[in-house]
Amino acid sequence: MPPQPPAPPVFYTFKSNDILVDSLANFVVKAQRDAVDKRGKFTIALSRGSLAANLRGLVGQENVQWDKWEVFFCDEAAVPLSSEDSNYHSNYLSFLSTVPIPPSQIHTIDPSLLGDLEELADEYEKQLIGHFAASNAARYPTFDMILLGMGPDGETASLFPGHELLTERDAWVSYIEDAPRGPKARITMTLPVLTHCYRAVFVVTGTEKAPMLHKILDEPEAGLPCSRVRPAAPGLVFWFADTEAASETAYPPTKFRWIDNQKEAEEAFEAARKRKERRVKEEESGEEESGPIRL
Ligand SMILES: O=C(O)[C@H](O)[C@@H](O)[C@H](O)[C@H](O)COP(=O)(O)O
Repeated sequence: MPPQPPAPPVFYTFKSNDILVDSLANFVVKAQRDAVDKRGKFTIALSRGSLAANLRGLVGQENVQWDKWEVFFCDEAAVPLSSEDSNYHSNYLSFLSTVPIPPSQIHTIDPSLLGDLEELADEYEKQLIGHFAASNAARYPTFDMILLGMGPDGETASLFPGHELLTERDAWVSYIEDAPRGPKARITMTLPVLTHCYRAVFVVTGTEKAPMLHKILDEPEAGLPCSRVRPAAPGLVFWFADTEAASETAYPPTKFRWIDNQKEAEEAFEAARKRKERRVKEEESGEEESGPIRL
């Protein structure tokens, strides 16, 4: 059978940051239940930046099987784990320190290798191989969920536009010495890993993200790193945005609900597209009024 093309991105928008945070928490917990039922554990990768704060809804959630979580990091700065530039550190402060995931299931870089970026990346890749080799016969690891942010130039993890790292096909983890923003020296999961998961989930909030979110979702042909995260079947990509971040985007938003497979993602996209088309027509013909009409 020829490989199926990736399903269209599922785009959820929320009226406020609090609603997004709660919905995201419900979504992660549902994905966790699903993964534990099917595979006995929940393997998740986290990103640096505002994401950690948007995971606050997970704290205090009931029925979470924290002992089944295996936590990795999409990218990491070559800095001590106590540095505020560290992905681990930012997620630890606002999320990981507040939930009972066994420390041995939180997989950080080896800080004794900070002096050698290549070794740092190789060692992290070995951790992934050690974790996935037994359960996964595929060429790349299959995370249950990869949580991502969108940077100002359309970068994600430490994959920056126009950088040669974007063409990496073999390594699972690679390194970058010249990141154009933030800490220069980092390691990062490569694009094949990000596009090989069950669920890639971007979380974007705030007005300053609006122009870039428009580019990523409405002009994917520009090939910016975030647009390239299109997991192959059975994988899916989801976008969680607040109304501010979504304000310049024409891509049709889907009503928030659980979407489990390619077919459901395609149907949701088609329904959203039609709903949006109808709305535009109504607005054009002036049928939609926002308040009482005096006759
Ligand atoms: O190391 C990094 O810089 C991140 O991995 C990066 O890809 C981040 O996720 C985005 O820049 C979004 O960051 P914000 O959500 O904080 O804007």
